[in-house]
Amino acid sequence: MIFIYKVPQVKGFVHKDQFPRPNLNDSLEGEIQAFLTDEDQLHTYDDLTKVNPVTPTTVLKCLQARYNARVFYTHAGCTLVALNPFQPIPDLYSVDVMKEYHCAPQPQELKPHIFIVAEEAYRNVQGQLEPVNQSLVVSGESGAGKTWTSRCLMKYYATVAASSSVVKSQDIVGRIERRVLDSNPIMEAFGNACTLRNNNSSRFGKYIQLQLDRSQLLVGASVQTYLLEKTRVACQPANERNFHIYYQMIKGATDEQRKDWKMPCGQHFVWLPNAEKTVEEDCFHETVEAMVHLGINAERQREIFRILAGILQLGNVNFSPSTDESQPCNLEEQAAELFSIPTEELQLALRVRTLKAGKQSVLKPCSQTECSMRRDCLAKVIYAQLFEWLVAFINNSICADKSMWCNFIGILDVYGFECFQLNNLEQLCINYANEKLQQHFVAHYLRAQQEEYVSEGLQWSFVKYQDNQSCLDLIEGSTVSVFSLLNEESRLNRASDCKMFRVRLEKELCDNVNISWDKFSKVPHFTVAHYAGKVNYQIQGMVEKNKDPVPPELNSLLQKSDNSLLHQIFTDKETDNMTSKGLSKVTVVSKFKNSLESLMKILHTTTPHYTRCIKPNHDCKPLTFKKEEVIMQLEACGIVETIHISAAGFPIRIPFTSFLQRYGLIAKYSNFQSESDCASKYTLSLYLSHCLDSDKHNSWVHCGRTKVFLTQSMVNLLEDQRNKILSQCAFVIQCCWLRYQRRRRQARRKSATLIQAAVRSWLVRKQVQRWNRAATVIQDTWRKWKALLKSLAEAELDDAKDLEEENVPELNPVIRERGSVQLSTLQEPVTVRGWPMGLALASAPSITVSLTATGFQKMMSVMASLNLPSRRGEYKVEPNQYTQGLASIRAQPKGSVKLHYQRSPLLYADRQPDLKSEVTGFNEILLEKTL
Ligand SMILES: Nc1ncnc2c1ncn2[C@@H]1O[C@H](COP(=O)(O)OP(=O)(O)OP(=O)(O)O)[C@@H](O)[C@H]1O
Repeated sequence: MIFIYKVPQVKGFVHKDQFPRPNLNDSLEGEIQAFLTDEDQLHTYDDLTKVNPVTPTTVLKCLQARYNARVFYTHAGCTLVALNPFQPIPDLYSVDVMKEYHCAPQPQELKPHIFIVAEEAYRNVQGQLEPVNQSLVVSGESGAGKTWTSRCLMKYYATVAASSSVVKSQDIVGRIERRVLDSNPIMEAFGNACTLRNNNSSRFGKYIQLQLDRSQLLVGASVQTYLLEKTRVACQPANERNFHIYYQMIKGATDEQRKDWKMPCGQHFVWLPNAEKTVEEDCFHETVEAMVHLGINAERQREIFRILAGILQLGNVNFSPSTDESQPCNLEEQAAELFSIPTEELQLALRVRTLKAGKQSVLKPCSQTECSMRRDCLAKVIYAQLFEWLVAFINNSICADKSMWCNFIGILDVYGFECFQLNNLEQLCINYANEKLQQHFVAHYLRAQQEEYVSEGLQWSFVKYQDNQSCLDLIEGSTVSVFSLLNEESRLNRASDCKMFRVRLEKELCDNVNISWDKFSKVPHFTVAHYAGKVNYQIQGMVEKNKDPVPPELNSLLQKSDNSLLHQIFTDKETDNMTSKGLSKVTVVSKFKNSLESLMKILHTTTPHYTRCIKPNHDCKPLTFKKEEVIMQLEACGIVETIHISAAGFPIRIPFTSFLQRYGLIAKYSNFQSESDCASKYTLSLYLSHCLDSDKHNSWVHCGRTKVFLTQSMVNLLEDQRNKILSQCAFVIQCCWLRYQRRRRQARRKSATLIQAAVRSWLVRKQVQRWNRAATVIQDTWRKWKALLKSLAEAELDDAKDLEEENVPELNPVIRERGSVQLSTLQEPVTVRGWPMGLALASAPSITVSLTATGFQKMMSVMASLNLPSRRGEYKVEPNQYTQGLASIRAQPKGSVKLHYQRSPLLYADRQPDLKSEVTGFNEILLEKTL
């Protein structure tokens, strides 16, 4: 169903359906031409919402100009567009760049980058605003860069949220980030393959949950995988390869290993096509190293590789047409030996079917084709189970105990939309998953946003978008759908007839507009109109694939294996899910649907962040931008609609009360401080009119019935003002505290002097004076001193007006205006300690210091006065009272150093004569030394 809404009146926006590229209407064409004339400027559009008019052509041109200028990331409102450069870009993902984005007060102001998405999600967790858990959805077609992007995100968190810096537990947790990252090469070796579209194509989907503790440090992770393309192990499409691990084995193994695996040099393996092609991922050593790090010991590794080698040997086994002639060949013996199962039993299991008739079993020889199918089935089931075992092992190794983590950031890397010449069940499942994700995107950003505008009474012209619910109903609907009919067919106790199945589909689903048939086609098929385009699905073989049967003889044979791993994975396997005919009670599509539904449940409870990876050319050529190919991808993911809604809408919506809680302190009038006042639209509007400088910002903010709607620019502006004030408040508090401490010291000194004087006078006059007199003097002095301390303590902090006496004239207006109220706006409890340097900070583990050669010498003296070790390069600083909360230190010109804190530092003016401190941002201090 398509929701037809009023198309917005915003200048220049045209929906893709109304704007077929070849037929531009004249006036719009004029505007587009005018926009495109300024060619030199096109690459400067770092957010496509700034493009005007927003049309596929203008968006495409901007992306092209940026790509040519070697800029690969561009915001598209709430989505990040990532163009694949197809070549490594130096320093684009270095640790320094990660730190730059992590430490930036406003990362959104830096150049668009995947690290902005990563940091935004991380700060959302730190901010604990509901929903606290985050999901980073990375989508795009095969070879667009999803896996690369996911890897970048994982590395980012392994760097900025590294818990290994917690000194006391360094030994244990130091390995966590390493282990999480080490899961990548193993899963890629076993789950990725070289395809026509991508040399390192993931043949499975994955959702990685990075687990964060209370301090937002990475303490573990878990991986959920989806739909491994196990058919590849026994059947590789033309010009493609098997899974990487096999090529790694034959290229990287030692002679001794080859002997053990019965893989002599030069042996040809039918299931290893294109072995001469070498790809970057053919690195056996790296996979083994990662296995070691994750705790897979040498014996286990040997078992794994022998199983894999056994599968390869199976691939070379051929069957003769007549079963009588089929004798166990040498290859079968080798496979049996590698699987540690008796050769005769393997031979029998491959060639003879056991039919059950009541309590009796009848043995029936299989035809040549059936034998081959059984062989392939054995290979597939072993490989799939091995992969599942590996994923479970990885999870055991990296998953933290539930008590250790409280929030997570999930990274979803799923296969993109697929449409080949021949499509079958795999493509149907993959495209179904993409439909689900698109629906989530539409629901989250488009529909929810527009619905909320209506309920909040905002004036809004609606954008037309495609709702894909009817397509999803067609595929997965509970009553009659492709999946339900497929499942019914799969459960019938007979071989399926694809022609009959096609007739059934047509009869049952003829009312659905999303499905069609080419009546003249000889091959039985059906066509689904997906949101991204029409796809023909071949019916032949679909039902068998859905049944995914494993002959029971094969299962019981593998359970007898002396290879303890093989034995374990087939004994642990849920046999109750099997019928006596080896059919799984759970079909492929129902299993996939269930796992996808669990995933969607998780996604719905998290804050999503979308990254759309785009493949600029299908030949994977570095820095080559093919317009036709890019535009198809942009259209498939509805990027133009997304841009428009983001540009015209208010992506940030905050309830009145929360808004005032956060931004109330900016108001120039303190009568907006009470919550009852805040909760009315009238006071809010009044507040905003006081708060905003001029009409300039009026279009950035709107008051709804219960919420304030804001653009990102407005939020940036408000955050900026808030941070400035908080820094000032922190400064004020520190000034109060300093004064209190000084008075305390003075009082202590004074009382000490009094006591000393008293004692001295008592000593002088001891011959003549009485004990009781001396005692009275001392008691008196103590009393005075105590009273003084008490009065000082009472006057502490809340006596902000006293600060006018302090020599901080630039702060006086702030204090006068906000008075003590401001002190309570610091949400975190304030713990202040009177440290010599005056840095009282929220707790933080340690810091990493990056120093460049420039200004190094000059900075040394500053570092020395901070009591920090001074060495060139990058090093860790043990935590001390000065470094708590520090995120980074950067050398500045003129012998100064900028300290950047994870949270707002509370500081007071430095009293060291040659060291000047200045608050330059919410969590920044500039220290300058007079040299
Ligand atoms: N940001 C990048 N910088 C440099 N090269 C990149 C980048 N992103 C992707 N690539 C290159 O493109 C190739 C394909 O990327 P990737 O494997 O991530 O695609 P994918 O979308 O995960 O594909 P599939 O769905 O087939 O798994 C990578 O092997 C890498 O060479």
